Order: sequence, then C-alpha cells, then structure tokens
Amino acid sequence: MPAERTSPFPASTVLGYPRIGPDRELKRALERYWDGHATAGELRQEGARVRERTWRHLRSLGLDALPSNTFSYYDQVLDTAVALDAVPERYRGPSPLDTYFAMARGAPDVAPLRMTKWFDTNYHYIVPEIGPDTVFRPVPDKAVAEAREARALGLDTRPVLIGPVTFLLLAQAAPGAPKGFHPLDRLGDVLDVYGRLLAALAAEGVSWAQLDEPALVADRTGAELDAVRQAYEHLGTLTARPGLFVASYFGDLGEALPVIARTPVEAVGVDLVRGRTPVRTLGEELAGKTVVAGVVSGRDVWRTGRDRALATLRALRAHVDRVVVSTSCSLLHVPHSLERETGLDPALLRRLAFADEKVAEVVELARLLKAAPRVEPFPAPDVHGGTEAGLPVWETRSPYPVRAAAQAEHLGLPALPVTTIGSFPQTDELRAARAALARGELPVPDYEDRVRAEIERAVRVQERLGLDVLVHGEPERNDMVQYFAEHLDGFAVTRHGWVQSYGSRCTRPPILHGDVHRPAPITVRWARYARSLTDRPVKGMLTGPVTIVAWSFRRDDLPLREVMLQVADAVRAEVLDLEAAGVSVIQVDEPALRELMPLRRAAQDAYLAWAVAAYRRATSGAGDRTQIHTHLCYSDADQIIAAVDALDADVTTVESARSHGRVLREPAVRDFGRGLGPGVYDIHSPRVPAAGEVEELLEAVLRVLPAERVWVNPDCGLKTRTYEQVEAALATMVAATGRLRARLAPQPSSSSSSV
Ligand SMILES: CN1c2c(nc(N)[nH]c2=O)NC[C@@H]1CNc1ccc(C(=O)N[C@@H](CCC(=O)N[C@@H](CCC(=O)N[C@@H](CCC(=O)O)C(=O)O)C(=O)O)C(=O)O)cc1
Ligand SMILES: N[C@@H](CCS)C(=O)O
Ligand SMILES: [Zn+2]
Repeated sequence: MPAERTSPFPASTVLGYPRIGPDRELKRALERYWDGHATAGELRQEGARVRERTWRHLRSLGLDALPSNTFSYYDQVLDTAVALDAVPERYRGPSPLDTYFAMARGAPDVAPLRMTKWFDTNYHYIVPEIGPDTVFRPVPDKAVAEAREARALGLDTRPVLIGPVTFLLLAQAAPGAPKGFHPLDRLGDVLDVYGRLLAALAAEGVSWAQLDEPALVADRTGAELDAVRQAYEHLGTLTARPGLFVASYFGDLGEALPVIARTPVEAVGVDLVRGRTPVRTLGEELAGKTVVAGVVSGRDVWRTGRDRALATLRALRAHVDRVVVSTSCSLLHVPHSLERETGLDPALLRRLAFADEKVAEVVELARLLKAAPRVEPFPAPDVHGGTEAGLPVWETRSPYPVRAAAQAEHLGLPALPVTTIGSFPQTDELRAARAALARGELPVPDYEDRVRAEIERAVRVQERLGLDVLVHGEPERNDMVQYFAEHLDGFAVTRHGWVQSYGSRCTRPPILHGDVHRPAPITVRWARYARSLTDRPVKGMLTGPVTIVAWSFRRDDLPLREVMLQVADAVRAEVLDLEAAGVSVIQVDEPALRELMPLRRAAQDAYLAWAVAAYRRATSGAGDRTQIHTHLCYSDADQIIAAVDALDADVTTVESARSHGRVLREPAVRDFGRGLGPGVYDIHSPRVPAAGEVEELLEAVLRVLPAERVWVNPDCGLKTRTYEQVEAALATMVAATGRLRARLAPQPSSSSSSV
C-alpha cells in the first residue's frame, strides 16, 4: 500500500518558487553563457548557487516540504520534454546543454520550438513537439541530481514534473504527423516512461513527487478525462514509486475532480484562491486523501486574509485525511521579496506580500491550523463570480471601408506596406543610462539627449532600409507596461520586483492599487520629435488597456472590467492628444488580449465582449483619417481572430513566423475584414531569417489574404535584438517585399491568387 510506504506529507509547502534569483543571478549567467562570456561550467555553478540558496532560504523561513526540480535553465515544460527524451532530432547537438538551448532559442540553421503563454499568465513555455514516431526514454538525470544535491545539504525535497496529461495536451503534433494525430494519442508510451522516472526517484529515496496538471482546470472532453483516469490509475498502482501529489492550479478541477479523486494518488492540490468549488464538495470528493490546500495566492501580490484562509483550511480538515497549507500555484509568478522595496508607500507596503512574505504566510497558517481545534464539517461560504455587463463603448468612427479610403488618400502607402511593431534594440548603453538616471547620477537633460539620439538612429535605419511606416523605437521605455504605469496615477512600480517572462527575460509588473488617472500626456513629446526627423509616417505607440491591466498586479476590490475602464479612458485621452499633434498612425498594442481569457469556455464570450469594448473605448475617439493599428503576439491569435476583428482596428499585426504560419490556417483569417500583418520573422530568436523563409511566409500570406490588405512586419518588437541582427533581418524583409511587389505589379487590382 502506498500509504504505508509513504511518509505523511509535511504540514506546509509551496508549489514552486522564483528561480531567476533575487538579483536575477540566473538571467545574468544565462546571458553571459549565450554571449560566449562564460563557460557551461560557470553557468552550472550559478544554477547550483540559485538552487542552494532557494532550498536553504525556504527552510529558514520555516517551510516544511521543499520542492525541487522547479529550477530551470529555460522552462519547466521543456525540462519535462527532455526528461522524456522528446527531443526532435534536428536539435541534437554536441552537448545536452547545446541541444536544450537549441530547442529554446534556435541554432544558426534551425528555428526554435514554438513558445506560447502558460495558461493565463505572462510566463511563456516552450511547446514540445510529439509525433507518432517520437521515441520516449526516461532521462531522470536533472530531477534525480537536484534531489541529490538538496540531500547533500541535509534537505529532503519533492521533485516536480509537469504531469503526463498536461504535458501531452500542451504539446503540438510534430511536423509530418498524419492529420488527426494528437500528442495525447501517445499517452500509453509516455506513462510507461513516467513510471520509470518515478521509479528512479523512488530509488533515490524521494518520498513524494509532484505532478503538475494545470490543464485540468480548463474544460476537458470525455476522452481527455479518460486520459486522466488512465494516467493516474496506471501511475498510482505502480509499486516502485514515491507518494504521488497531483497539483492543479489556476482554477477549479471541475469535472476532473471526481476523476482524479477516484485514482490511487495520495495527494491532490487544489487552488482555493481562484477555485469556486465549495469546500464541502472538495472534502467529500477528496476524503481519504491528503489535500494540498492552495490558500495563499501565487498570482497576486496582496496579503492573504488570514481569518478567511484559516476558516477554509479548518472546514477542509473536517472532511479529508490530511490538509497541507500551500500556495495556489507556483510562486514563479510573483517577485522574490519585499525586503528591498524601500521606495514604496508604507500604507501600500502593508498590503503587499511577494514570494518570501507568502511563504511566511503559508508557514503561519500551518501553525495556526495545527493549533486550532477541529471543527465539525460545515460549508464554507461559497463565492459566486456573477455575470458582468459589457462596458459602454463610445462609437465615433465610420465603418471600416470609409475609414480605409480616407486613410489611403491621406497616407498614400504602397502595396504591402512594410513596418515594425514598435521597439528597436534596447542597447546596453541605453539601459545603463536609465539605471544611472534612476540612481540620480545622470541629469534628466543628458538622459533625454540619449533618447533623442536613439530615436534618430532608429528613424535613419528605417529610412535607409526603405520601410514605409516608421516607428520611433521606444527607447524612452523600460517596458511597454511599466513605462505607462510610471506615468499614470493609481500605479506603483518596484525597484527589484522582477518576474520571469520567458528564458532569461523578466518584467517588473506594476502594482495597480488605486483609481487610474492620466495627469498629463505621456508619449506626445517623443512622437513629435520622431515626426520632425522624417517625411514618412511615424506610428504613435501605446499599450492598450487590457494589456496594461493584464501585465500589472491589480487591485481586487473593484471588478476587473471597471479597473480596465479607468485605464481605457487614460489611453483614449492619449490617442486624442497624439492625433491632435498630427500623428496619423497610432498603434495600440494588445498582446495580452488572449491571456486574460477565462480558462473555462462558459466565461469566455463575456470576457471577450468587455475586453473588446475596453479597446474600442480607448481607440474610438480617433478620426477616420487616423489609422489605428493593434498588435498581438503569443496570443494564439488564431483562436480569437473573431474578437480581434471586433477590435475594429484598421490594421492588426500578429505573431506568425514563430508558429510557422499557423494563424493563416484559421478559416476566420480569410474573412478578416481589415488590414492584417502576419509576422514574417521570429524576433525572439537571435537567428537572422533567410531571404527564402521570409518570402515563403509572405507568399503563404498572399495565398490567404487579398494583397491590398496585407502588411509586412516582424512577429513582435525588436527590443531584445541587436542592431546588427535587426538591420540584417529588416533588409531581408524589405527585399522580399520588393520582389513580391514586382510580381503583383502587372495586376495591381487583382487579388493574391496569382502569387
Ligand atoms: C512583449 N512582451 C512583454 C510582456 N510583458 C511585459 N511586461 N512587457 C513585454 O514587453 N509579455 C510578453 C512579451 C514577452 N516578454 C518580454 C518580457 C521582457 C522582455 C525584456 O526584454 N525584459 C528585460 C527587462 C526590461 C526592463 O525592464 N528594462 C529596464 C531595466 C533594465 C535593467 O535590467 N537594468 C539593470 C541595470 C543596467 C545597467 O546598469 O547597465 C538593472 O536594473 O539591474 C530598463 O531598460 O530600464 C530583461 O532584460 O529581462 C522582453 C520580452
Ligand atoms: N510595441 C511593443 C509591442 C510588444 S508586444 C514592442 O514593439 O516592443
Ligand atoms: Zn509583441
């Protein structure tokens, strides 16, 4: 019996912890290695330091059960693919580390695997590729090594892997897989390998393993629920294995709850912050199991309501075998610690908790739970989401065809206009200057001179390469959300509150804690300056209300749609000011539109209705001659193309190259009634695309869309690239466009079918 073999789950834990390091040590080590300034050994040493610090620190905070294998050099989904040896042959390189980074970032002659959003967070994972012929093999090295490493420090840990069902649901079919194949078809083979991974962990003396199954909080088909049953029946009945803890997070288990409850796994993790399942139901279903109760939010920065959390824990304990106090999900999504945030208003500071403070809350709640008398089962208060009405929209724009004609006349652009998404490389010098400005070591006028010089550099490059709609390059911005937060009332920003976004890239999500107002125009000055440098149109560049809210930690005392409305009004005012300053093309980015989408279908239409309304409220003040652009990236735009159309932007640029033109296969794209720019090169990889690749993608676009509505642009902004890479890639893009224009020229009014 597993129960005899397994020691009880300790009283407090977290599902995961930030891994970038309190000073972003891992980020720096990775980038040094990638730039050739550090050896693999030096990178490994830094990794080991980050892990050791994490385990020791968590124990010093009083946490009982420590997770391991939550460290990653790039991404935990990629790590799980490697643990199953699900490595496409084209990536295999001279060393496992090279192979790993080739999958994540590409290599000179091979594009990386697709990267996309991790559920509804701003974290991105690498999408594994599984085909009918993928040969799985257990590679327990990393998980075993980390458990061993911690053991050498005198600390027992619980290795964490992505669970088999979530892993396969998140994977995509390998190129060349037969139509109708889905990675989940390989469940049987994958389970065999998970079994062997678990056996290796048991042989290492590990008493518990955590299998993350966040995919179970979204709607699942009967076949998918059968897969859950099959997976955990199989793994649960293995003899050589640690105790099994299946962790769900980001919502309710819903119909997966009774399925998982009837399998022999010993522990189940439930999200009691976002979940709405009554405690009584959870208790009845999970009676006889250990419940890892996620009462401390891993998705926000607010302190936990102690009394309410304790009441939930006590109610749960009345039903189930054992209650472990935990976070609702990994703490990967919040910054390390408040300790160094000396600049925050003390009144706000008292309301906040970052990862370390949340760990302390978990520990304290476990202590209080232990001390609290047992209660008879009673129903905890149920919380209901309620329905939310749409936002009022102020429609002032004419129908698209009227606007399109006015804009064509006003802008006089060629066929297939070439543009970029907004940012140009953020050079080390620029970042250093901004850091010096923040320290008070660089006077504001000197900093602004540098920004002006950067704008001029970006404009000259674009003119020289022959782009049609220019951008100013966003050099004055540290981040496309933080910059606006710094200029709006109602937000606070942190000094060190870094959260990983993908690989080594991080953001400092602002804290939206009060009513939002725009005290003064934000972008107009720089837009004016950029316009003064050139005769070509320069896009005004704004971040949309959905994205500003999505990428901030937001207040929870107002409904989300009301918070968004306040931000939409601030953006609307900025659009009007840009227009009044003579800016004829204004881009309002909404890359996070898809991200905030509820995971359950029942809530999605209502969300899209008010998210779209917020966007339209922000942009509908613009006159007909003003061309409104929007941009979405990593947004699985194919899934929401109808809502994207409803944004009513004149031009939409979307990610496409990194997902190999997937968006083009979406039937709704053919019906997309406005300008569309499916990205023709992947900016997230240092690789410069070959001319043939760009041209092929453009040809594919032109087979689907009428040429008069096609725009040519990269997948996303260029801030993470170098000028050298950008100039080469943009030159390729412009040259490919020139060749296609020449082929279109004899039939200027015909559609794309001739291309
Ligand atoms: C487009 N994306 C964005 C997302 N979310 C955002 N909030 N912003 C985005 O742009 N989500 C989806 C996508 C992909 N995600 C990202 C996320 C992050 C980056 C990125 O390049 N991040 C930078 C940090 C950006 C920043 O805040 N820069 C600041 C601070 C720079 C810094 O580190 N300064 C040093 C000192 C430097 C010196 O002295 O020389 C320091 O503070 O220690 C700035 O420029 O001022 C990153 O490096 O991770 C890209 C895509
Ligand atoms: N305008 C932004 C959008 C990124 S999603 C940029 O170019 O970086
Ligand atoms: Zn983007």
